[in-house]
Amino acid sequence: MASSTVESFVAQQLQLLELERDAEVEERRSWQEHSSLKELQSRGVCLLKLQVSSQCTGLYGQRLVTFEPRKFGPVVVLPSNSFTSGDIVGLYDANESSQLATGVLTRITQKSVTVAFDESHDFQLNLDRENTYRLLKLANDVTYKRLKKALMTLKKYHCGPASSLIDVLLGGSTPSPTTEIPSLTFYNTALDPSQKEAVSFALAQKEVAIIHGPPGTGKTTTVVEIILQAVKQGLKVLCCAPSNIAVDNLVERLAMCKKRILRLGHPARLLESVQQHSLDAVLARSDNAQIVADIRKDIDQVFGKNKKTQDKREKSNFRNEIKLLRKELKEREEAATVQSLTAADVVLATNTGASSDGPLKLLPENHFDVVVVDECAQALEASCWIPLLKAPKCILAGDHKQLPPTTISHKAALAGLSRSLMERLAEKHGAGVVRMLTVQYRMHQAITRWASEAMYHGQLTAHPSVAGHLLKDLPGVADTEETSVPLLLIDTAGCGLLELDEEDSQSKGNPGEVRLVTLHIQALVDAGVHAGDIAVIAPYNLQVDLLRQSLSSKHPELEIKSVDGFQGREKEAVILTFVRSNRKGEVGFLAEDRRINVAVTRARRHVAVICDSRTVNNHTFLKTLVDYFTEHGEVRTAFEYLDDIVPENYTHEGSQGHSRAPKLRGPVTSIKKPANEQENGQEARAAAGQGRRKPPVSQVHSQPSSSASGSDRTGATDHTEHFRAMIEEFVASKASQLEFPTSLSSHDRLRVHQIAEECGLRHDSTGEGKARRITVRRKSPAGSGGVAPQPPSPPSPAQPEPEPLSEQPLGQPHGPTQLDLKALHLERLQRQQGGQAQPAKAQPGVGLRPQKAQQKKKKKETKGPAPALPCEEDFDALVSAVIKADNTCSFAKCSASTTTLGQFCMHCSRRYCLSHHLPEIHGCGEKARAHARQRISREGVLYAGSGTRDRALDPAKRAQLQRKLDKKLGELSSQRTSKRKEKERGT
Ligand SMILES: Nc1ncnc2c1ncn2[C@@H]1O[C@H](COP(=O)(O)OP(=O)(O)OP(=O)(O)O)[C@@H](O)[C@H]1O
Ligand SMILES: [Zn+2]
Ligand SMILES: [Zn+2]
Repeated sequence: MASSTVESFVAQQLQLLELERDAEVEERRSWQEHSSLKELQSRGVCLLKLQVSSQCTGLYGQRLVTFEPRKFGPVVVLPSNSFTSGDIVGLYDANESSQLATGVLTRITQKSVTVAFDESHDFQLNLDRENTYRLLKLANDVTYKRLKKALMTLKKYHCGPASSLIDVLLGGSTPSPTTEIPSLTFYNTALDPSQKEAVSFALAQKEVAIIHGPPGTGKTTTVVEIILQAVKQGLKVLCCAPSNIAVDNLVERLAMCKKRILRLGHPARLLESVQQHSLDAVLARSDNAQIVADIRKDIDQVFGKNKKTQDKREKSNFRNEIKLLRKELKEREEAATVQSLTAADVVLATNTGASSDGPLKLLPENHFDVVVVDECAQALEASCWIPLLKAPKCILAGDHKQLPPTTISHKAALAGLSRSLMERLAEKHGAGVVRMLTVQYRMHQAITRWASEAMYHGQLTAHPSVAGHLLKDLPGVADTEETSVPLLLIDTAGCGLLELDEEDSQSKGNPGEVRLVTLHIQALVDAGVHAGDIAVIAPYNLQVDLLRQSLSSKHPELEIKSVDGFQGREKEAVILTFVRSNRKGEVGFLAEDRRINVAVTRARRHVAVICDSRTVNNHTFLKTLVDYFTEHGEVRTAFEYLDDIVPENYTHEGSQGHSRAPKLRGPVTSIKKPANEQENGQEARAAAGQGRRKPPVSQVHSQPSSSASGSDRTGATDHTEHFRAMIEEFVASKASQLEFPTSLSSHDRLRVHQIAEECGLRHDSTGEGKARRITVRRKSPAGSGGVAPQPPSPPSPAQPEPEPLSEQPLGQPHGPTQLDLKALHLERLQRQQGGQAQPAKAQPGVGLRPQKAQQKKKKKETKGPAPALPCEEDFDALVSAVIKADNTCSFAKCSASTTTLGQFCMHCSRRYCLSHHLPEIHGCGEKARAHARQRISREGVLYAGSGTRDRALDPAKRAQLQRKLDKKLGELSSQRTSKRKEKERGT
């Protein structure tokens, strides 16, 4: 064995784990130092005001204590929390800060929480029924210790069953040639060829086989078949996965096949089909069960007696009695456990649950023939080594093109901690050990094709049963423009819908994109799509919070989550908001290709991407996505959705569209316009359009990425120059309006909107579906568009009034810092507030709004009222609109204000006063329970709870957000004049 390789591997892994652990401990510490107990409770990591309701003896003589909320009134339910079974918790006296004991949470319901304390605590731990306690979730050292122990065992490994496996996985040996196996009779006759090949390959391999299962390709189906075949051959299988949820998933599927299975550890699912296979349940059905139960009862009785007496000698006798009873209990339980383990064909546990300090230590070293690790690409490699050391062969399943294991330490991740065993081996041995599943049963072929080309070497195909499915094929869904396309791109390029920039926050938000998401969801819901079939995925928590604020009360069933929270899930329709829109072209977090892959591949029938193509095109991978959507999907500009956009100027980028030539343009601020343009109003604008016709930067339109498919490319021809010429001709003419034919593709329409905007013209898109057309008009003379809405039809006089020289029209490119939009916008607001004395003609941006708004209404009327949302820069308006919308308790008969004291329910996404915020009180009890059940306690990650950083908006967080926005507004108005300089320095 190449022991030096093993040694250096172990040394490196230990070092990375140490880093990770330090990062986690540090995170916990800073949380706990900076938060009050109440805040910790609202974060779900602390339970206050508990009392002891019962105590008894559990498996292996552990002391089980059940706590309930102190009964002050009718409220006897626990607040919503993130505790799950297996968590390490600290017990505290309500009035003291010192810890009484630590234990393991074994069970949590809506009304009670049960904790197992080690026997070492028995006698110090004198719990009083009258007393009040609290529980705090602690960093889970157990997992860390188990990982470390597995690595140490690996280092010292001599001649166990896994010797040659270790050589292949870590040393220099190449995998042995496959063994011949007779042709198989498949249990599941519906398997596709790639699945069948994977099953045969996995069985034939000697040491290692990797099943690479891209999204929706039936990976679990295949793994189940492999396990069944192995069992049929008489092999003993140990089956693991990094999370309890993933293990339970396999338990459920295998349970249907009537094999003898045994689930170790605490199932996260309370489903009967899972629970009945847990070790506890199996033991309870064993021959020993009655005797064991009697011994436990005896122990409890002796405890009771021990408590009543004060006599020292008597106490000592009771203790001895308990000791003896425990010994007997342990022996009987171990015997029963061995029996159950031996009888099982398949033993299932989380990776860390397969540790040798658990029940598996009772089995002989060479008991298992094969280890299966599912979701291997999401597990820390060290955690895989816990089960791997127990058998001569392993089968790893997963998809290393999706997100890697979650880590907290950035440094450790970069140094290799987030690189999974599966990824490492797939790269090292390639086709020699890997079989990929290539038929997927989830996504429309247009979605499949993108994923296939971007991530899976073009090998994925959509099964005919899903290849053409669209939203409109769902029962009750109407055939509309939105429900009949699998791919939709809503581009905000040039619309000035910038991300919020907050220096002190890593997280990003984009209120403009929130509005677009809202409108698109409304369109889908109006067409009959069930909100529960739609997911909104955002890469940033701040954006998730903003989205929940504006959407959740209207669509309680809509799921809004971060990408990471959605891995392994699917929805009929997925809306992605990429958030990033800035002049520096920074994409940050989005830059992880696998994150984008996961986000897009959650969708079955429809993906809508909302993004600023100009910003995200700076990233090669995102650009392939935008290009693909542009070529194969429906493209719209945000102008088609929003009426109050303060347009960003286009200068040359507009003509470049989705900047096919990357990195072509220089810094935006360097593009200056001739000074005279500012002084000539409409005509100058037209001239400006002309002048930009041949900008200094390249006009070359390389063809859209044709590598994509070659086939069915529609509307890909770029007619930009043709449209530009038409529009310029119109500007030069006396005509009042220019109509474009309905034959334009969505891509063409995008161009027309952009060019018209560039030339300072009105551009409205009317009609639905195939009848959609764009009409370009001159902007009505400033002033006439004032406050009273004006019918859109009568053409405006062909004589535009010159703009006042002192005002800088917003719809027009300007000056050195062409885009100091926030400052300009605030000035405009001030003018508006500054009295009616200054008529609307001073507000070109506003002047055009009512008309567009009215047109828009016509289109939207069937779709219900569009929410009156403030425009992007109005932070305060945004905040107050949000708050106004829900500042009273959502409980039926309650009118208490929730402005300052309220809590958001993550299940129904409404705000409640403090008396009604508990899910169980206002009717979300069932959902809260279901949620708690499904919570993934991801054991491959070092500490329980670190996999669930889903921050529902708690009052503290909300207040903080509001403060930030307020601060921003204050800054903006006080620094209006200096803002320009700041902007030059960068956003
Ligand atoms: N050979 C097949 N024929 C028809 N349907 C299949 C086949 N294989 C899998 N499916 C279907 O595809 C869906 C996904 O299957 P499965 O749960 O095994 O996928 P998975 O790859 O584990 O999922 P995920 O991508 O979430 O990991 C299921 O609805 C399953 O019934
Ligand atoms: Zn609720
Ligand atoms: Zn209330």
